Amino acid sequence: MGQTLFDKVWQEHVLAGEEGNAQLLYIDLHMIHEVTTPQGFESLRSEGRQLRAPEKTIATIDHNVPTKNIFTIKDAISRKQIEALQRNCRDFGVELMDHGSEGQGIVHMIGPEQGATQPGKTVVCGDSHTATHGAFGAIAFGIGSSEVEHVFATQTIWQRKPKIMGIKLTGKLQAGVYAKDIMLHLIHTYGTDFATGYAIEYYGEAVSDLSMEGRMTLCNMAIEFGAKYGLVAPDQKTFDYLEGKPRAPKDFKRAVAYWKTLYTDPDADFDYVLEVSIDDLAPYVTWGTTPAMGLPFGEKFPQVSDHNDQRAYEYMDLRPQMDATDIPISYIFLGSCTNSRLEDLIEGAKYIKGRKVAPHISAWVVPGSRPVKRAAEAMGIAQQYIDAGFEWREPGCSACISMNADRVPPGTHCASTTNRNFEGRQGKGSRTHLCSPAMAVLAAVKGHFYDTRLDDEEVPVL
Ligand SMILES: CC(C)[C@H](C(=O)O)[C@@H](O)C(=O)O
Ligand code: SF4
Repeated sequence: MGQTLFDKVWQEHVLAGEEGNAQLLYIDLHMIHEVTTPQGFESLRSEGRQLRAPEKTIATIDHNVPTKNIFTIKDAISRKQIEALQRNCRDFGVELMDHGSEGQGIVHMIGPEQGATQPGKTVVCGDSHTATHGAFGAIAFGIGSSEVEHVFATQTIWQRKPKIMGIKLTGKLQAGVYAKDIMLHLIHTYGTDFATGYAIEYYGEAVSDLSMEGRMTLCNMAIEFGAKYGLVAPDQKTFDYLEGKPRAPKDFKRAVAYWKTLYTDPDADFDYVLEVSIDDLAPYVTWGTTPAMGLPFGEKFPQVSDHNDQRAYEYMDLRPQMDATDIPISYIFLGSCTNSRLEDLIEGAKYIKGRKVAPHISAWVVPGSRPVKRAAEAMGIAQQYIDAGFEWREPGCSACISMNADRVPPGTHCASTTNRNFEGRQGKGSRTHLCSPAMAVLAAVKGHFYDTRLDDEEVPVL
């Protein structure tokens, strides 16, 4: 019988142990950031050990950094974590995309950008959204702080092989509908724990049609669907994306020949298959406090069906039978490892059409990395945002998570391109509405949520 993509990559990396139990896997790439590494480095130091493979480790500083006045870090813990990573990278010989450097960005942006994330690799990071790297046909997953230490010391990790779920996406996205909407639709329809215990392989014509950026969004939000891994088999788009990147293989042709073997064999079986047509998919906006509490644009918010709904409505200060256009948004956050790649910023900018951010709205664009920021500036995209009244920021996790100075004020409704919307996620009392970059930008210029499929307003002659 044939093998799945996941089986093939897994098999290549098993060093010990039997299937069914935990197995020891070799790790090809260890991405690290300042939040989940101080403990691991400290243990190594106290035991007088070195990193097993510093050249397979890449560091960045992302969660704690402000995205304005970036060197003024008021919070003592943030400062300590940043300084610790800087010192640790120096002491242990790890390449660091340092604070303020040209390579800096959110950890899940860096791997692909550097060409370090590659098909067939095992990639780990002390961060749940590591699944993002699976978009390249890698087995990529988040690990805990003690596992970070294990990888530091041994370049291996114990893992039990998950079950594999195939999610086949058929059809074509309408204009104004994006990979983000696919994930919000899946999570809304099947629930936040649907894929628990599985690795997801996304496939089908709709997946092939997506750019690498779109595929990364799918894999990123596999986490909010309950899975720990999301994968897409590599294809020509993957190879084209990686070619010429700083850490891409030197013998690129040979690498591609191997990468072309990384797909699920036609006679392989998934443990579960979900087939979804995206032909009629509408853009989504969440109204509540889990990513499943979302709706296709135009539908009314549901009746209260349990205590969780009740609590979500109270926290969000919304009511059943309202719709997305009724949400009194006053913040827009375009950022995060889900949706702040160049394509996201380009797509969002298309919805500005010479208009201005509504007067009651504060709108932020936080590029996921400095390379993205520079590229958007060179293309004139940044200027379009600035001219429209958006704040154009430096890269980082920013208001995706309230670990830095960037926060959504209490009680404020924020249209956010992130992946998590639980209570307080963007700051104490913040109210998050997950959506695509296009939806967020359109909301900024309209002053309220608006259907991204219908925005046919003429470009004003300036
Ligand atoms: C801080 C970090 C460990 C955390 C994660 O693991 O995901 C963060 O990135 C998040 O998105 O909540
Ligand atoms: S951008 Fe948000 S989801 Fe992504 S790593 Fe940072 S805090 Fe986590």
